[in-house]
Amino acid sequence: MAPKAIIAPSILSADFAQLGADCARTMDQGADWLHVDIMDGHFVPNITFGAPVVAKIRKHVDRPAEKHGRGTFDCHMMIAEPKKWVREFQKAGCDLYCFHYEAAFSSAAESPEAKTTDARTNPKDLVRYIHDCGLLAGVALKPMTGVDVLTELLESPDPKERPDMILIMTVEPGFGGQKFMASELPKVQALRKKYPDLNIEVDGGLGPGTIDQAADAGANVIVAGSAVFGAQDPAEVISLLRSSVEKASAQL
Ligand SMILES: O=C(CO)[C@@H](O)[C@H](O)COP(=O)(O)O
Repeated sequence: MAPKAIIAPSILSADFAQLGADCARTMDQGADWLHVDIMDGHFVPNITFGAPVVAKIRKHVDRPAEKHGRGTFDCHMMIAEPKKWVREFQKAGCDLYCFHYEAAFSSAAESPEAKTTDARTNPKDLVRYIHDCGLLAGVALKPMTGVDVLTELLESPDPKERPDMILIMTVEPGFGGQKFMASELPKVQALRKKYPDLNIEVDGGLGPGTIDQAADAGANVIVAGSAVFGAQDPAEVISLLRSSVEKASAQL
């Protein structure tokens, strides 16, 4: 049995002109977490928003930690310098700080500017730093990155170096509304087989037509943007996603 189902609508598909209200409504419609996509225009070819906006929208969600548990503000950091922003996001109310494995060693992190900001961080040190800041730590993988890079982290003898969640991208990060890449599911299967208790998140192209494949592979944290925010009845979609994960998890 995999860990509990967590449905995390991606607010990338919300109406940015009324983000607070959209976030509050999504939680009322049955979401467990809010998936907050942070894009810097360097690591991905798109820009969203930063910590000040997270601080503002958090005020619209009623007692997130008490009502929904740790992790509610699930910040997916699609940024070239993940270490630089941990404190800012912690102060803004982020609960789970999920950085891209690729970002720690990306070419952007090799820039002269990055060198001065301590951006060239070993992923293990970054997980430890995120934990030291009091946050849950997630590590995300783009489609081209294999899961073997995670072994050292997930099997570290030091719990502070072990991520609380792995995010397997099922699209190239950067935009909502893309086609689901089933080719990424063997990564989910391999992780679930090795780590039965691990929170495994999938993100990109998830909705009623693709959820069963992801759930059967062993994903338990489901990000869905356009499928939830574009639905006639978002509560029904959230409930359907949850049922699919619960059904698959009972059979694992
Ligand atoms: O991180 C990303 C895109 O980079 C995702 O969170 C998408 O925003 C998910 O959107 P849908 O594919 O569900 O519309």
